[in-house]
Amino acid sequence: MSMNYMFGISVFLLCLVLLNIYFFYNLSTTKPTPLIQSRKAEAMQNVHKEINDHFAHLKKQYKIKTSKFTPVQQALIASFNSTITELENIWNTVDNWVDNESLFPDKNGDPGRILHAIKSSPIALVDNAPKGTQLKLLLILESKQKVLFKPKRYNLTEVIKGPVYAGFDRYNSEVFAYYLGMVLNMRWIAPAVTMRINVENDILPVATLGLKNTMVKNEVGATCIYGKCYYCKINETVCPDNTGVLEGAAILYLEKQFKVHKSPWRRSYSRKKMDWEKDTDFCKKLSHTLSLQRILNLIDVAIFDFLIQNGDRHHYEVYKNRIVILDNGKGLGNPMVDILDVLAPLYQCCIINLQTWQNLQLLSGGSLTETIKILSSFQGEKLATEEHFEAIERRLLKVYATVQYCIEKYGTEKVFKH
Ligand SMILES: Nc1ncnc2c1ncn2[C@@H]1O[C@H](COP(=O)(O)OP(=O)(O)OP(=O)(O)O)[C@@H](O)[C@H]1O
Ligand SMILES: [Mn+2]
Repeated sequence: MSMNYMFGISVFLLCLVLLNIYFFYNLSTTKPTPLIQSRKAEAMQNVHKEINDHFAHLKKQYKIKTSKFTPVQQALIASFNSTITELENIWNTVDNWVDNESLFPDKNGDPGRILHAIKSSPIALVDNAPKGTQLKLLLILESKQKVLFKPKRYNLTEVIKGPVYAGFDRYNSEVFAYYLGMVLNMRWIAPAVTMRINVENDILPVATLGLKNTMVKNEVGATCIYGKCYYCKINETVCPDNTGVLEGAAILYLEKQFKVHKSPWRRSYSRKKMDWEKDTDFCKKLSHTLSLQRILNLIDVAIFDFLIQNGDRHHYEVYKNRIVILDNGKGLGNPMVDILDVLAPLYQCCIINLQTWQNLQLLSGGSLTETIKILSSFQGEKLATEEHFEAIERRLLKVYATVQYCIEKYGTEKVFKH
């Protein structure tokens, strides 16, 4: 009798376990119904609406300058307003540079000297740089430094319509990004400067055969380049202007071993929605696979990208466990549009590095673009139209608004991280 009783209980327990497994499996694999999906889409829309409400009612402190920025601005000016005496010295400083806050020398006139040296060092060799999908050249300077050259494809006034990643790379966006990184104190970035090269005098005599093979003469006899890259086409050349000069961004090449990762917030480049666009718990789930430091780093980069509207950060490179802000050519496309979902890492995680937040607050009231204008003026650069500068200031206010949204939702304790 008691044996039968025990047997009965065992069977009952076994059934319970099996039923549990059945329900667990079914619940976790059931596809969300269209109703759930539409509620999620609605939730995402509401976030944008709430952020825009905060933007409309932003406190005055975010719209005026703060005197706390003055010493920071002066230090930046001193770093960029420098003249060079000896090229050799600055390259020695660059080659022997070790610092955990900045990838390249960033103080006491060195940034200005580096930019000047990139522009004025004689070029020893020019080749195609076949990495990536867009046309770019590799310059080897006589001082042995490598430089990537992304040529000008558009005039500054041209507005790029379409998706946030539309069009060719913008050389001015690359250069702008460098100054932006320096002003935001996100210094894990490569120096970039506008460079003008004479094709006949400075490229052709030192061009590799490979590069020469991707050159064609246009109808007025100028030597144009179509290059070697995934999207390079013989009918999509870059040509020098009527003085024989090819303008572009010269970006210092980092001879470092990077680890390359897919961005969790990358776009699908099709109508398909990525997980981050569908899942309201996306960030929470990410914290199982990425460290807090990496997520905070991705959020910093998202703020950076939002300001210039670079929606093309499909991959990211890591050096010494920090993201190197490389490939910034898809910014400054349309000054009339602010695609808010470039900020998704910030508003989905609702956390931000406290230091980043303090740096951002220093830049209120126009200081951000004013400083970029001053720093780039030392190289005689005009990097964007006034509409773009205004757009960047407007987007900075939207970043403030997003942080306000997060604070209102979760409280300062949860939002700011060290
Ligand atoms: N300054 C740099 N120093 C060293 N490596 C670099 C630098 N800039 C870019 N790279 C490397 O070259 C690759 C291609 O460069 P980049 O991403 O700028 O080109 P792209 O044509 O825009 O490529 P994609 O279409 O994939 O975005 C990068 O993924 C990176 O690994
Ligand atoms: Mn790119």
